[in-house]
Amino acid sequence: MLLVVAAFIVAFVLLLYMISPLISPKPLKLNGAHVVVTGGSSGIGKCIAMECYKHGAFITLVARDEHKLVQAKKEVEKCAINDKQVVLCISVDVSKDYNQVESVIKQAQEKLGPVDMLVNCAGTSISGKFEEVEVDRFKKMMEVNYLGSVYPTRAVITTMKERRMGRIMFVSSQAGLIGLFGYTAYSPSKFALRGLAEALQMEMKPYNIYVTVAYPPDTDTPGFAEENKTKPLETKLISETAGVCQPEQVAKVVVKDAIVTMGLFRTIALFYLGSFDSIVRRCMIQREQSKAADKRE
Ligand SMILES: NC(=O)C1=CN([C@@H]2O[C@H](COP(=O)(O)OP(=O)(O)OC[C@H]3O[C@@H](n4cnc5c(N)ncnc54)[C@H](OP(=O)(O)O)[C@@H]3O)[C@@H](O)[C@H]2O)C=CC1
Ligand SMILES: CCCCCCCCCCCCCCCC(=O)[C@@H](N)CO
Repeated sequence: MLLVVAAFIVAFVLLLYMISPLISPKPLKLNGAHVVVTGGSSGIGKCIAMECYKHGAFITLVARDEHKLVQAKKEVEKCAINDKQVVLCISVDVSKDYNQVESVIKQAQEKLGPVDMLVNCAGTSISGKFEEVEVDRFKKMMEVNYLGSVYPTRAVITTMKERRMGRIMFVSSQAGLIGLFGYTAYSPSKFALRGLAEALQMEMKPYNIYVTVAYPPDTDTPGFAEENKTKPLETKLISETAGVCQPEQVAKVVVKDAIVTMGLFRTIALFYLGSFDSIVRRCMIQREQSKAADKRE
């Protein structure tokens, strides 16, 4: 009996997998696309920018430190595949003032055209025992990792909706899937991104905008080295069971997921969220019809 059920589940999953290309969106062509990468001056973000540049994209790097931005720009430029490509640097704190973020995104769009893909990678981590982490760090984590992803997304979404195309990417963490010793301040800010991404995806699907979330493991970056300075032994031992990745490797997977694959889990979600999506679509069509009718009157 159990075997029959198992076989049925396997067959179902295989079927979903086979038809997933039919119901996935068309892959995004990075050649000539404008990609904004927050946190693009270091670590994973810089590698994502380089990966996109290798596919012919135009890049806007967003971070605070101008010196690091200029250095990163040089590295990204080395990955060019044609002489038309441009790397633009913008220095701004993504977590402080929404109006400021909106205005720099506008500047970037004026220079390099509408944003085709936004990569929210700016972030920072802290590890430590709950009662030893300074209280204001809890707020800081939510500001940088969560609001620092909300603001750039808000700033690009209107144009994406108008153009009926776009990709939004959030960089969460394995610590955004499960809460681990030492991450009481960091994990919640990464869990929050998942809630944001899922709700946003349901709103954006009728506009042909796709949202992805990456959950990388420990990755060898300047940010990781910084975090290790205060990491409790327990956190170190737990993390070691999963190992450390290279940022280039993480960047490849993350970019591929955002532009091509919608993944098996996405396919399953497409089914079980299908009825919600059809409500959203119906409302959108109705709203547009009544808008058109108002105009005619
Ligand atoms: N490395 C790892 O082990 C893992 C990292 N991640 C996540 O990946 C992302 C990148 O991490 P990683 O590459 O290690 O980090 P790095 O510290 O190496 O790089 C962080 C980048 O974000 C920018 N940044 C930080 N705060 C702000 C801010 N307030 N406004 C604008 N830019 C900001 C930094 O530039 P500047 O300081 O000049 O502003 C820098 O470009 C983070 O969100 C992190 O949580 C997820 C899983 C594992
Ligand atoms: C389906 C559920 C999968 C869960 C796997 C659990 C593996 C345990 C090890 C986790 C290592 C900690 C990662 C944190 C990385 C991070 O975000 C910081 N390094 C940032 O600097």
